[in-house]
Amino acid sequence: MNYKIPLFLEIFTSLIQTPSISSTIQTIDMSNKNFIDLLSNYFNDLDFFVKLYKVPHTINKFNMLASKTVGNRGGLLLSGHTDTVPYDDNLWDSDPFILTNKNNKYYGLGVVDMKGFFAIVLETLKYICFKKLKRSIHILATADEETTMSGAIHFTNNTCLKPDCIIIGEPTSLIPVISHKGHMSISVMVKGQSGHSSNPSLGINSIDIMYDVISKLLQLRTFFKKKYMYNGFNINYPTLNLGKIYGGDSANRICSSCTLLLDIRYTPNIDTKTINILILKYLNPIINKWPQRLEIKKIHEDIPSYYYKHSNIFLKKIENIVNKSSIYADYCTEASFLQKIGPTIILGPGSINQAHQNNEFIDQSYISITRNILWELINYFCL
Ligand SMILES: CC(=O)N[C@@H](CCCN)C(=O)O
Ligand SMILES: [Zn+2]
Ligand SMILES: [Zn+2]
Repeated sequence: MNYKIPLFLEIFTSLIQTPSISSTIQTIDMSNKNFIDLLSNYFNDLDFFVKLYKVPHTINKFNMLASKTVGNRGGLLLSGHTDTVPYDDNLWDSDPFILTNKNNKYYGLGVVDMKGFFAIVLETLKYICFKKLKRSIHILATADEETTMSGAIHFTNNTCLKPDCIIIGEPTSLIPVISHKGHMSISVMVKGQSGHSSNPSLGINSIDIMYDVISKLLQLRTFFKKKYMYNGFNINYPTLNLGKIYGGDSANRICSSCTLLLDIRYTPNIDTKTINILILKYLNPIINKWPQRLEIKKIHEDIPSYYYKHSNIFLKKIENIVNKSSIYADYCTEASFLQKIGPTIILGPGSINQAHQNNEFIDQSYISITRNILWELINYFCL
C-alpha cells in the first residue's frame, strides 16, 4: 500500500517521546492529548476514520477510536491504553523517553505497557488491503487505564459498537488471558495532632496509630490467603499490598497526619462488599480507640474481576493462532468493562514482568511474531 505513514521505528520513537503519565496523585497526572493527537495522525495517514472522545472528570484526557467500518455490526476491535505509570528519576540506565535499542531489546517508558502494541498495530495495518474488508476493524486507545480506568468505562457506557471480538494488547507474552482478578485501591488517613516531641502528651502521633493500622491490615492479608484460595491464578488468593506511606515532617515534632495507600487484588470467590466489611472489622478496634481520626477512602471505583464467558469458537481459534492455551492473570485490565460490548481476550507482546519497572523493555523478537498474529486475527475476523 502506498501510505505516507512513517517507518516503524520512527513511529515507535515518537510514541515513547510523548509522555502520557497517569497517576492518582494530581501533581504527577498528565493529559494524554499530545499522545492521542500523534496516534490520530498515524491512523489518519492510513485513511482510518478517527474520532476523539473527551473523558469526563479528567484533566483533558481523551479516548481515540479509529475505524474502517463495513456494515454496522461485528468485526474486530484492537484495544490499548495510552497512559503509562510514572517512572523513578535517576534509576533508569537510559532516558525513559528515548527509545533505546540494546541487546535485541527496545527500552523506554511504555515500550511494553503498552505503546509498543500501537506501533506494531500500525506496522501491520500498513500492509493490509482494505478494499477486501468484509467486517469492520476498530482501534481503541483509552485514557487512564493505570488509575481509574475512566477511559474504558466511558467508552463502554457510550458506544454502540458490538464487535465480534475484542483484543486488549496488554503484555501477556502473547498468551491469551481469559480471566483476571479485581482491583480495589484504598487510602487510609490518620489525623493526629502535632506537638513538641519532648512531651508525648502534647499531641497525638498519627504514625503510632498507623503502626496499629498496618498490623491489622497484615492480619487481614493473612486471613485472605487462608480463607479465599482460588485455583487457576498464579497467586491463588486475594493479595493486599501496602503501596505508599507518607506523613510528618520532623523528628522533633509529633506527627499530625499520616496516609497509607494500599490495594487489594481479589479473586472471584470474594465480593467487594465482603472486603469492605472485613476492612472495617479489622480496623474497628482502632477506629473505636481513636474516634474521628481515621478516614478510609476509595482511590477509584472498584474494578471487577473478569472472566471470558463467550463463544469457545473464537477462543479456540485464537489459541490456535498463537499456539498457546489460555491462562488467568493476577493483574487487572480494561477487559472488566470492555467485555460488556463483546467477547474480550487479553493478548499482547512482551512480558508483564517488565511493566511498571525501571529499564522497561520489550524483546525485539516479539515484533514480527505479533505482526503475524495480528494479521491472522484481522484475516479471520475482517477479511
Ligand atoms: C496490566 C496492569 O498493570 N493493570 C493495572 C491496572 C490498575 C487499575 N487501577 C494493574 O493491574 O495494576
Ligand atoms: Zn497496561
Ligand atoms: Zn500497566
